[in-house]
Amino acid sequence: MTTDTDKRAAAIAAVAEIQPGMLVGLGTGSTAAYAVAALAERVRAGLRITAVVTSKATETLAQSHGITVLPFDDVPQVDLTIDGVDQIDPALRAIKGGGGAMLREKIVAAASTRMIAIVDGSKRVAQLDRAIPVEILPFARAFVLRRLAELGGPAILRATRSDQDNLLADAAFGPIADPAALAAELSAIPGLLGHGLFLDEIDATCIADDSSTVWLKRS
Ligand SMILES: O=C[C@H](O)[C@H](O)[C@H](O)COP(=O)(O)O
Repeated sequence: MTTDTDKRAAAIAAVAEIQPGMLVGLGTGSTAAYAVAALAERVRAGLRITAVVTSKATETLAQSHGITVLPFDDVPQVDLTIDGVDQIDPALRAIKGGGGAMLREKIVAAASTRMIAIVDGSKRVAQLDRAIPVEILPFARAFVLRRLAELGGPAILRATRSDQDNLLADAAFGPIADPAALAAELSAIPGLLGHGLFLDEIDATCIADDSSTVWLKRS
C-alpha cells in the first residue's frame, strides 16, 4: 500500500469508533483530512454528531463536507478526538505540529475523554528524534530561540505563522532520551506558547502498514 492508502485505512478504522451523539475533535494535517472525509461519509449516511476543530484548515474542510462545527471556546469537554502525528513511539508518546497546529491540537486533546492517533507505518519509531515544532510569541522571539539553543535544540523559524498569528519554529534536539524532562523544560520557557511533544494525550493509536491495521492502546 502507499502511504496515502495507509493514512486512509487508519482514518477509516478510527472513525468507526465514533458513536451517534458524540462531540468529536478533528485534528489537522493530511491524515486527519482522511478522517474528516471518512466521518463526512458516515454523516451523509445518517450519523448525527457535532465536531470541534484544531485549525482553520480543518474547519474549512469539515464545513465543506457538511459537518456541524461548534466553536471550541464554548466547549468544555470533547468525547473523542482523532488526529495524526509526525512520530510516535511504543509508549504512545508523539511529536506533532508538522502543520503548525500543535497548540490548538493539544488543548483539544486535553479536553478529550479519548484521543486516537492515526498513523501510517512510516511514523512509528523506537525513539522520538524529529525536530520539535514550537509556537513562539513574536515579542519573545530572540529570547526563546536563545533558550532553545541553550537546551540543546537550535531552532529554525518557519516562514509561516500559526492560526493565532504567532511564530513557528522547529527545534532540533536529536534523539530524545527523556521526553518528559524535555517537555517540562520547554513548557517552562516564558513566551514559548506550545510545543509538539504529546506524551500523555494519546489513548490509542491505529497504525496502518502495508495492508494491515494494528491498534496499540495505552496500558
Ligand atoms: O500541525 C499538524 C499536526 O500535528 C499534524 O497532525 C501532524 O503534523 C501530522 O500531519 P500529517 O498527517 O499531514 O503527516
